[in-house]
Amino acid sequence: MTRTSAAHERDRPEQRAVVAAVIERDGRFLAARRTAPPALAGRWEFPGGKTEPGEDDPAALRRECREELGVEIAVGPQVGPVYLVPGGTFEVRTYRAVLVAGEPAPIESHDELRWLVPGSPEVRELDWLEGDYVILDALEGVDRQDPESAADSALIRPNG
Ligand SMILES: Nc1nc2c([nH]c(=O)n2[C@H]2C[C@H](O)[C@@H](COP(=O)(O)OP(=O)(O)OP(=O)(O)O)O2)c(=O)[nH]1
Repeated sequence: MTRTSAAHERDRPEQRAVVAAVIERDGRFLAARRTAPPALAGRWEFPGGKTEPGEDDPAALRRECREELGVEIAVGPQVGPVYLVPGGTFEVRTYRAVLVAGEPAPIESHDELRWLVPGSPEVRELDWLEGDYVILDALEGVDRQDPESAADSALIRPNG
């Protein structure tokens, strides 16, 4: 074990992996409003949850979306940074995904779903889980580490 990974293990002894899906369709992505636990109820997130032992990230996401939304998805590339949930217990990895069967419904864990246009005012009017804001930034092409990138993405316009 290298010194770096030893330090990593020591600093974050009980981290658990969480996966989240940005399900995209027709230029929109799916947002879901949580029903539990009470401290997080009413906050918006990307569908997903904790990975189970022996499950890779795509398999965990397919299972969560089947359970929570009643749909089958295909999982694409990772999007945005990996982040730690405040408290440090969970590490969240987010992936782009598309629907392959079914229409999402708030079957379990959520009481409302919305299809949102990245960058539209409605996105920022919702009360998201804290960590998800870096993913919203990534979907809008904004890198908060690099102030130049916001200006760069604003330049990429047809006729611009
Ligand atoms: N699903 C999901 N969880 C997120 C996101 N952002 C974020 O900070 N989290 C946090 C909330 C929770 O503390 C943790 C995931 O927990 P969860 O309650 O969704 O996991 P789960 O579905 O496996 O829950 P459970 O069956 O164990 O109750 O990660 C997100 O976009 N989606």
